[in-house]
Amino acid sequence: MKKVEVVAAIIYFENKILCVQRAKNKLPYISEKFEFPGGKIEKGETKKDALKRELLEELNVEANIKSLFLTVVHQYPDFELTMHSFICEVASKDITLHEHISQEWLSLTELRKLDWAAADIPIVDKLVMNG
Ligand SMILES: Nc1nc2c([nH]c(=O)n2[C@@H]2O[C@H](COP(=O)(O)OP(=O)(O)OP(=O)(O)O)[C@@H](O)[C@H]2O)c(=O)[nH]1
Repeated sequence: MKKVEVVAAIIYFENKILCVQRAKNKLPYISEKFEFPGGKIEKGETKKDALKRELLEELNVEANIKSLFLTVVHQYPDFELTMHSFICEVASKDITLHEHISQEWLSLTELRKLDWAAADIPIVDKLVMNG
């Protein structure tokens, strides 16, 4: 089974978290799902380097990456995903979506209302539980 390793950012501004929606995709289980911005780690990059690069590419934002929050291993029908999520902060809500089709800034109590990619559910659950 194909293995994919990604980094993802839980970006806080004040008490809100940035949630972004993927575009339509041939894989129905990720198509138009909400996720945390990020992407694949390239050769020679550290996880934090990869996340900084992805956030610039996807959102045109410089984030302060604070700490590893949770690593999730999720088996999708077509690949096994390992996703490392990091707590990050930004100085303003001023972002530009280059790949995603919508954004929401939500408080912890609102996070569960979105249709998340399945691999993100353990991250959302831990965020909500930690309060
Ligand atoms: N960045 C990110 N990817 C996630 C999350 N949840 C989740 O299942 N994924 C999956 O992780 C995989 C890799 O993410 P990606 O953003 O690099 O995927 P991509 O296919 O657009 O990248 P590519 O164009 O380089 O192939 C995708 O299949 C994506 O659906 C998440 O919260 N953030």
